Amino acid sequence: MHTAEYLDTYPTDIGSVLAGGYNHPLLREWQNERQLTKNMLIFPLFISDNDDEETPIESLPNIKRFGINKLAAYVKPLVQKGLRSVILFGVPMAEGCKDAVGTAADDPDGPVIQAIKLLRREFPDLYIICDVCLCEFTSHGHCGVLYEDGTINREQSVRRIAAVAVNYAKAGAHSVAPSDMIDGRIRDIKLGLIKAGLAHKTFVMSYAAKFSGNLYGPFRDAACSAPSHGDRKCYQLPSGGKGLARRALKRDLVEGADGIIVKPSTFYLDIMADASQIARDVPVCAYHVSGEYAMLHAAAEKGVVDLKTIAFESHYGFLRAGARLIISYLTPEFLDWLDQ
Ligand SMILES: NCC(=O)CCC(=O)O
Ligand SMILES: [Zn+2]
Ligand SMILES: [Zn+2]
Repeated sequence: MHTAEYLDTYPTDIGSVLAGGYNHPLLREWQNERQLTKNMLIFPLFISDNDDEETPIESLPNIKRFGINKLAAYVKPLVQKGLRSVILFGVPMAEGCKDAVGTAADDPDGPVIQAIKLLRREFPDLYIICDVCLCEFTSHGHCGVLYEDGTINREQSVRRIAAVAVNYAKAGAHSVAPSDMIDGRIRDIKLGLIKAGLAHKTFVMSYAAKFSGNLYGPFRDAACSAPSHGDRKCYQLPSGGKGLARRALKRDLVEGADGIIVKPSTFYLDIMADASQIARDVPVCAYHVSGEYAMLHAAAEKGVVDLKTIAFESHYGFLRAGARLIISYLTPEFLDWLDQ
């Protein structure tokens, strides 16, 4: 058949056959607007003040809590496989070390400061992010300093949170990531870093859109940080709060955030897409949180999904939605999978 006759038979359907665009494995990779790569993965590490600890966390499969003496041996093979960045969470376990203002958070002998120094020394190329929050370190388990009636004292909270962030940066953290969601902390942290002469070498990664919900349970087991009373609904966003998320993103950018985290991830892809527009000049990071990770594992154990396939599918969702970085408990697996 001549070309012209062919066109006569199918005058309008020339664009109807798409399969030629992805019938080969290489073509399927070409279809990714953004490729999942090792350099975009950030791995959470739980560091306890029990120096010799290495404890599996029951609700977080394959994830352990480490004491400072066990950390390097665990991290070394990951770095050898291409791990580029970690985010640290301190877990104070010692009796009586928690108080109303979270003094243990930036104790020079505490787990976070010790871990920053050790990781900087042992792995000079590893990029160290510190989650900054008080909830793991306060006796009441809330993310800030409280008034007597149990509500958040904003001024005192952000002052304390900024002091902790500056102390992490002084100890050598490359980046601080405040996860408290209390108004105004990005501004105070930036000012604190400027005063300390550290602003030019510290990346402020704001958990700008952090939603309150049911997906943080395993993390609270890992970090022993469940609030002793009440919940976090007065500072974390309500799950329907799309407008609030957009306002929080804009606010944190104005206050000087260098990067933005959307958390959780799977159920908040619209927020991630919004963030990649509103915060288009800074990297947007998806946090695939503990509950999401645990659900994938549970489904894989039941044979409902294949872990590797669902892991790629979920993380490609974040990239499609506009994320450039992903905090993921699946990082060790990805370091292997991305080599295959
Ligand atoms: N700032 C970290 C959390 O609050 C929870 C993360 C998780 O559930 O993995
Ligand atoms: Zn917190
Ligand atoms: Zn937190």
